[in-house]
Amino acid sequence: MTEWTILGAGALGCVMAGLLRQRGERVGFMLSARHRGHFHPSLDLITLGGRHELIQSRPRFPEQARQVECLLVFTKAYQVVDALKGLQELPTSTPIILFHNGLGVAEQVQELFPHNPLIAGVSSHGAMKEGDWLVRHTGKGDTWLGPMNQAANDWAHLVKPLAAALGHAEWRENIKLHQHRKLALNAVINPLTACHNIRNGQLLEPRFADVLEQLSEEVFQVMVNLGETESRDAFRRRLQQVIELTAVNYSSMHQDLAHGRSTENDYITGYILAHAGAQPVPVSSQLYREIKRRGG
Ligand SMILES: NC(=O)C1=CN([C@@H]2O[C@H](COP(=O)(O)OP(=O)(O)OC[C@H]3O[C@@H](n4cnc5c(N)ncnc54)[C@H](OP(=O)(O)O)[C@@H]3O)[C@@H](O)[C@H]2O)C=CC1
Ligand SMILES: CC(C)(CO)C(=O)C(=O)O
Repeated sequence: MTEWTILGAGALGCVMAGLLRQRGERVGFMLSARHRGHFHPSLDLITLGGRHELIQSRPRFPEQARQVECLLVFTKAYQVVDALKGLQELPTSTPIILFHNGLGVAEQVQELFPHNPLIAGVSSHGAMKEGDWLVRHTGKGDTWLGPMNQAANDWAHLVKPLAAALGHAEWRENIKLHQHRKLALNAVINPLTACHNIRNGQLLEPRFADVLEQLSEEVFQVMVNLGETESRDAFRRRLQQVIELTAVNYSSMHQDLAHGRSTENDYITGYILAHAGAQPVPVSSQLYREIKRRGG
């Protein structure tokens, strides 16, 4: 049985580790330097039903990279490259699966690890950190995996154990489509909620109707430029659905900005700006600058 090594023991990484362990999978964490020499408690996973489950996993540090069989990366987009730079001893046969929001990182990872199977993961599970090694699974979602290079094509079988643990996981040759669809949602919800300091559901208040309409159209047009075929109506329906489903949540960008952390702005709105071509994207540009101005 393959051991899953989780790089990024944050909210989503810990929930995924917990779900895998609950199905009897072997799981280890690749920890950052700040954990070195520290005793840490067992991971406490609060399930969707509110039960506390203690999860045992094996801690590892970068000098053990040679032993990693399959690497699941759950750091923020802006942390991925630095975190992976410490793992140069990773065997070239080890698949690397990237789960961050936003786009533009995989190309850099491909340069760092040109021979490793590189896989993109898109997941709509929800996770929240409630304390040190205490995480809550806040929403069950779908998970899609797909190849980012030729070597990854032999690894489609990974979705079987993932599906058993997560409730759903499917392999898609055209993973870009899922990445673009997730990015389009994030590029509307995240910067608007972060800049206006509101919960996702508040985007449906009449005062945000115009800006929501304009930003959705900008993002939709960039997706068209990128070759996506989803209709305007289908995109609007999907957006409305996610806003309603996550109405009481603060988006990840809102939370990052509110806590003075870096945000994934460069990989979400920045990606929209970088792929707008000649199409004007005034709302995205303004939100991008505003988030930068506030330190995100
Ligand atoms: N939370 C959610 O519900 C969802 C999140 N996502 C996406 O998943 C990604 C992760 O999100 P989330 O879990 O919320 O983020 P967190 O900030 O909670 O987790 C990221 C973790 O990465 C760790 N990390 C950073 N640098 C390194 C390093 N060099 N070596 C080892 N570990 C490192 C951090 O550990 P340390 O504290 O030790 O620095 C941190 O715990 C993001 O891209 C997010 O947008 C996608 C869907 C849902
Ligand atoms: C879908 C959404 C916007 C839910 O909040 C999200 O993925 C995020 O906050 O990053």
